[in-house]
Amino acid sequence: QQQKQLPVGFTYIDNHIPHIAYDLRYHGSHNFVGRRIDGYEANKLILTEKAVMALKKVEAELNKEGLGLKVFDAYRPQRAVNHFKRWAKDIKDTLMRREFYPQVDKRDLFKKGFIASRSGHSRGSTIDLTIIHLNTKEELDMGAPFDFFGEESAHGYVHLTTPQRNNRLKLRKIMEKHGFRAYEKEWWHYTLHDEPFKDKYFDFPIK
Ligand SMILES: C[C@@H](N)C(=O)N[C@H](C)C(=O)O
Ligand SMILES: [Zn+2]
Repeated sequence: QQQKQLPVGFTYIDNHIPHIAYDLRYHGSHNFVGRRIDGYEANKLILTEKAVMALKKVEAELNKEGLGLKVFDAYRPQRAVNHFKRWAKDIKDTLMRREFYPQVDKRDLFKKGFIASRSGHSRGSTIDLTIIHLNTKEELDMGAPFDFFGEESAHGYVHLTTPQRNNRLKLRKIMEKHGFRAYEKEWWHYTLHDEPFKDKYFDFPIK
């Protein structure tokens, strides 16, 4: 078990949910910036213990139907958020625009609520995730990919197909059942309602 360098109250997700699927986008380059983000020094998922305990219940319930969770981001150090802020000011760098923010000026991504300058992720009880089929690892169709910054990603987007709407609702229903609240602008983003650090923004790197 990995534990020792983490602040009290934090843990590695896979210590408690060993087979959880993940693709930690900000550790690699498949993200809206196009390169590894500051503070993501290891391919590891960290959250508060309280959030992991709730997430474990979500995973167990999905597993009964042959489904599981796939995590894209969990704890995010403040230095990563600062990296996003610097990137957003560099208007010449539009490397990943076509895939992640084709209709939004990158200078507006914070203003429009797609990225936060004080993110719940840095409080340790916020997670970005989707649902997969356990046998194929295929993601359920949510109608827009993770970190697509546009109206298509909102829960209230009206042009979803019925399966896409049902898939988003399935994730929302099960996350809410276990104590998480949704974020209206991004179908993948959930915060533990009763989070232990409501006002504390951590900056320890992911190792
Ligand atoms: C950047 C995206 N994955 C996200 O998490 N957005 C919210 C608003 C945040 O930055 O907290
Ligand atoms: Zn998020």
